[in-house]
Amino acid sequence: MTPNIRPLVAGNWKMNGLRDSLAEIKAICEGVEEPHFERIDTLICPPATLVYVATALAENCALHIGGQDCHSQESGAFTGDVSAAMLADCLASYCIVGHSERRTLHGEDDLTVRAKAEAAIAAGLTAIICIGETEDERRAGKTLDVLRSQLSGSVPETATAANTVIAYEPVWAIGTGLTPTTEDIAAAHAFMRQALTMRLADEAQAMRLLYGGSVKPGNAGELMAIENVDGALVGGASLKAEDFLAICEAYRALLG
Ligand SMILES: O=C[C@H](O)COP(=O)(O)O
Repeated sequence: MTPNIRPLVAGNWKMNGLRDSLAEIKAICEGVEEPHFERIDTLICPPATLVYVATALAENCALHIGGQDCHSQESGAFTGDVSAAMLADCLASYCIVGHSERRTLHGEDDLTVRAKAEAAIAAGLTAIICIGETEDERRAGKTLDVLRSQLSGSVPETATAANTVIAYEPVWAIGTGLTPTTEDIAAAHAFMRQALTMRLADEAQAMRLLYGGSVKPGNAGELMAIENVDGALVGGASLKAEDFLAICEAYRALLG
């Protein structure tokens, strides 16, 4: 964690969740209302089909709701896509862009991710820009080169600490139960802070840098304690309120 940066625990439901999953949103809302969570921001990004009803459910609680992706244009002939303006219209407050599953399965490059981040920011959302190396890149010792290149290509000039969050997600750690060593995460996050500072100066000092990839209730405390790790982007363990709240609790315990 970084002193004076408010942590964010974010859940990415990916393509999971039907209407009955709204019970989990309700339970998370009730959980995060506990006064001891007031020093942590919490967010769930459900599938687009649930965003509108989820924001209605979360209207009177501290839980934020976000999208998992957005198009770079505000509207138009883009069948199947959802714009940042539409997410904002549904009262979402965040949008993930550049998740490795979008980069890999939908061929999104840094330019596309940057355009999506710009669109999210322009719509008044906070963009969560995902970056991270593949297993091959890690083995080749290229992790920091990949992070440098993805940060430089994906983060727009308009990024500020208020409108942008960076999520470091090693691709090989996603959904595998594997995580980098604490030393490797610390090195990656220190590198990101430094690289962002060269471009964004003071804004980078206050920007939240999340770690994502096999975060669970059992390892959340250890991960959050790492310098420059200002929260988590959680996949599988965010689907159940009990697990998500246990991760929030691990983080809260560190804050005292
Ligand atoms: O966006 C979330 C990440 O892809 C992490 O997923 P995971 O927690 O299931 O490994």
